[in-house]
Formats: sequence, C-alpha cells, structure tokens
Amino acid sequence: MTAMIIDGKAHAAALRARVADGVAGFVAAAGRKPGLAVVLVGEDPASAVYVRTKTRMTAEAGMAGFEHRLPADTTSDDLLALVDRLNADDTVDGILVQLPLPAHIDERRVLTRIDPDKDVDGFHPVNVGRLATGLHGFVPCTPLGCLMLLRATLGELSGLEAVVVGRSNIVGKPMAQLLLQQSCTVTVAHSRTRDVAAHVRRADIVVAAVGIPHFIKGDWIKPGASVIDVGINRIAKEDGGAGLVGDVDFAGAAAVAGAITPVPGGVGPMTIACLMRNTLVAACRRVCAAEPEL
Ligand SMILES: Nc1nc(=O)c2c([nH]1)NC[C@@H]1CN(c3ccc(C(=O)N[C@@H](CCC(=O)O)C(=O)O)cc3)C=[N+]21
Repeated sequence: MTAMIIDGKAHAAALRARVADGVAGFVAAAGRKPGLAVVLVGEDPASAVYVRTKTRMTAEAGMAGFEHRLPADTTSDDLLALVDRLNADDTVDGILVQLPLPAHIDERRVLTRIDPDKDVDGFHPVNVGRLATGLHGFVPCTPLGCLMLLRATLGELSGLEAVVVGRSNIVGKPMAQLLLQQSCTVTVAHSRTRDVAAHVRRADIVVAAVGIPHFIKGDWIKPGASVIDVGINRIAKEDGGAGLVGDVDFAGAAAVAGAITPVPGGVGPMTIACLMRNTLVAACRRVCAAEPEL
C-alpha cells in the first residue's frame, strides 16, 4: 500500500473543536446557544443511530439540540406544521429533516418549506441556486466535508482534473459545483456514462458517490490521485456479521492512489462535523450577519 490514509475522524474532531470555540464566542455575544432541530419521521434503525450521534455532537459543541421524533404514519400536513413552527422559533438556527422520509410524504414539499436561512443541510432550491451562482448560502454537509478533506490534503485545487461519480442532489451535483468553484476541470459520471473507467483514469481527484459497494476498481485509479469515498454500504461479512464498505475497492485503490479516505472513518464523520459548522454559521448570520472563520 502506498496511499496516505486521509483520517476523516481526526479532521472532523479538529473541525468540531473549532466550532466549539466559535460557539463559545457566540454564546458570550448573543446570550444564548446556537440551536439545531433534527426531525426524524419513523423508526428506521440506521436513521435513529445518525440522529442520536448528531444530537450528542450538538451538545458536545455547546449547542442546543431539539430532537423531534414523529411516528411513521405522520401526515405531510403535520410535518409541514412542525417545520412552520421551527421556522418561527427564534431559538432554532438550523433545521434538519432526516432523509429518507416515509413514501407517503412529499419530500420536495417538506424540504422547500424550510426557511432557506435555517437550511443547514443545504437542500432547499434557494441554497442550490446560491451555490451554483457563488452566493453565500448553505452547502450540503457531505460534499462540504469532502472539499475540506481535499483542501487539507492537496492545498490548491486549481487546474486539477476532478471526476465525480454519481449525480445525486445530495452529493454528486453539489460536489461538482464546489470543485468547479475551486477551478477544477470537472466531469460528472453516472449510470449512463459509457466508460466510467476511462474518465476515472484521467482524474487527479476522484469522488465516489454511487452507492454501489466497490464499484470503483483499483486499476481505474491514476497513480498518485486523491480518492474520496462517500459510499457507506452495509454488507454481510463472511463471519455472518455486518460490515461497512465504500464505493471504492479500498485495497486495490490504496495501492496506486496518493491519498484515500477509508470507510468508515473518512467522509462520514466530516458530514456530521460540517452540520455543526453550518449550524454555527446559521446562528451567526441570523444574530449579527457575521461569518465565522471555520
Ligand atoms: N437530512 C439529512 N441529512 C443528512 O446529512 C443525512 C440524512 N438526512 N440521512 C442519512 C444520511 C447519512 N448520514 C451520515 C452521517 C454520518 C455518518 C458517519 O459518521 N458514518 C461513520 C460510520 C457510522 C457507522 O458505523 O454506521 C463513518 O463513516 O465513519 C454516516 C452517514 C447523514 N445523512
């Protein structure tokens, strides 16, 4: 193995420590804590684990967490009414509605109901438009975390060839926007791309966000490239237990890449740290129109 392992857990802990410092300053100036409301509809066990982690890290950063757990048969109208109350609540700076929502709820309607200035997930079309046009808004936490890891690993990204594999609204599209903003030459590959391997072979930066275990093979990676693996796939292990693997064949890619994120311990922890960051930024903007350095 030749690649440097990008320690997402360590980068996330450092970011959360910077956020905690900023939170202390905010509390001293504003006389209250930044507040994050997390809404979970239904009983999906994986979602429940993420929400618990988010709530714990919110408290560790010195922020106020408001957890709203609603039953799986909650109506769209009830959920929209809760979003309206959170929008109007001055102690709530950030609102996150955990996805996926149950099938009977219109996800788009719920996400567009969130006040864009409290939309710490960055999923509201207003924030998508802000990102695309270079205005201050909220950037989705997972691609923001990926960008921070790339900047920490490579420094300046200008002129680099970047390939994003996956075109979701949550990761692929905003990731491409962020890399374009950094003056990378950006290619977005997806399920209809004719020769994904050929595109990946040209890339100095590979961001894998397809949701297919080990989709990206080691021999696709250009020697020395930086590989960011967004995939979190739960698979059955030979011993009968469950394991987490990424979208990249880690062992194969690590033999040729310059740097690579592991799964777990790569992008995942950065996602939550960026949520803390976005919540502090939301609080600062709402109270004093200030932008903290994070
Ligand atoms: N509105 C909304 N916003 C989200 O940001 C959001 C969401 N819905 N729905 C679910 C996904 C998933 N997600 C993760 C966050 C952290 C880890 C994470 O920290 N993972 C650990 C491992 C965790 C484990 O062992 O299961 C790691 O990769 O090291 C994973 C997944 C945020 N999501």
